Amino acid sequence: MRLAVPNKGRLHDPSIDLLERAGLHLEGGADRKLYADTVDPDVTALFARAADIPEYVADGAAAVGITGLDQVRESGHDLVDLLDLEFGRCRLVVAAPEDGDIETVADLAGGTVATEFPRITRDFFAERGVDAEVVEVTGATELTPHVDMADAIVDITSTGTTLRVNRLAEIEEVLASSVRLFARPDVVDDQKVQQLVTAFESVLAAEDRRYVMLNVPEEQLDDVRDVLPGMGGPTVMDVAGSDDVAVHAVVEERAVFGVINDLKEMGASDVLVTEIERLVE
Ligand SMILES: Nc1ncnc2c1ncn2[C@@H]1O[C@H](COP(=O)(O)OP(=O)(O)OP(=O)(O)O)[C@@H](O)[C@H]1O
Ligand SMILES: O=P(O)(O)OC[C@H]1O[C@H](OP(=O)(O)OP(=O)(O)O)[C@H](O)[C@@H]1O
Ligand SMILES: [Mg+2]
Repeated sequence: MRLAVPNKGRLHDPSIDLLERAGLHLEGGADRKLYADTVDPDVTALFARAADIPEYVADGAAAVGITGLDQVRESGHDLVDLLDLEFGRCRLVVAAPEDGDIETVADLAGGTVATEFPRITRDFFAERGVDAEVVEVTGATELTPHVDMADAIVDITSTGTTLRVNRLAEIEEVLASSVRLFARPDVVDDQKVQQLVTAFESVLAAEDRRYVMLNVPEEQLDDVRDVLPGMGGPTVMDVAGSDDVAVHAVVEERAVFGVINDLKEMGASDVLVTEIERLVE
């Protein structure tokens, strides 16, 4: 099975990092290559531009692909969104000069909108019943309202810095995007595709959890169980030659601070908190 992966740009490194953490190590690295084998003889990574990945998947060059939702929507291909990989978060927005007359989408009737996303933009204005001309550009979209090429733009924003620097104000959100694992509808139930989903899910599930280990007097165990509900409860083991027991549990990262304080009050000692690489639920 071929998995299409962004070959460069901002989505490349986090995608490779995810493959590595999922245990799908690339053989011989990912630099400047078209293909790379993985530790799974049935999975090959194919490197392509983020914008081309929907086409590669739809055409059958790859069964599944990693790219932004914005790219899939813009391609118009009917792909199945299997899993939100939780990076590349951004928003496509309509924006216009801060000090101009365009304050709502309706103000763009009869106007011009520049974008790298003509399909999404046309669909958006059509749905609103606003007749605006869409001009396709391939970069530096933010410049176009300042050189009378367009009245507004539809472009990606994340921190908002680029819009601000170019004195543009957001008018409305068109699409919230993040990077997803996409598949052609006919391969969704394939065992290998499902294994890939499980592997990526295990990385995401591990990211916001910690493994907590501690020793505590046995008579405190009921109280400890109350603060460590964990996944199916903590694991409890005897500690040789001691009245203490060892307790291991998986805890939500944002709860760790509070849990440790509670455990200390219950007489816990030797508390260890470690990251988890993968967690298959
Ligand atoms: N500022 C951003 N923050 C988060 N995600 C972004 C941002 N800009 C783009 N993305 C996501 O990354 C995808 C790829 O972006 P883009 O096509 O601009 O490639 P790039 O990585 O910037 O490389 P290049 O523009 O040099 O080809 C976008 O489709 C979008 O999903
Ligand atoms: O809200 P911000 O955090 O400023 O991010 C938004 C900018 O990020 C992307 O550009 P990128 O950095 O990928 O440069 P590019 O135009 O060369 O693709 C996008 O095209 C915006 O211009
Ligand atoms: Mg870019």
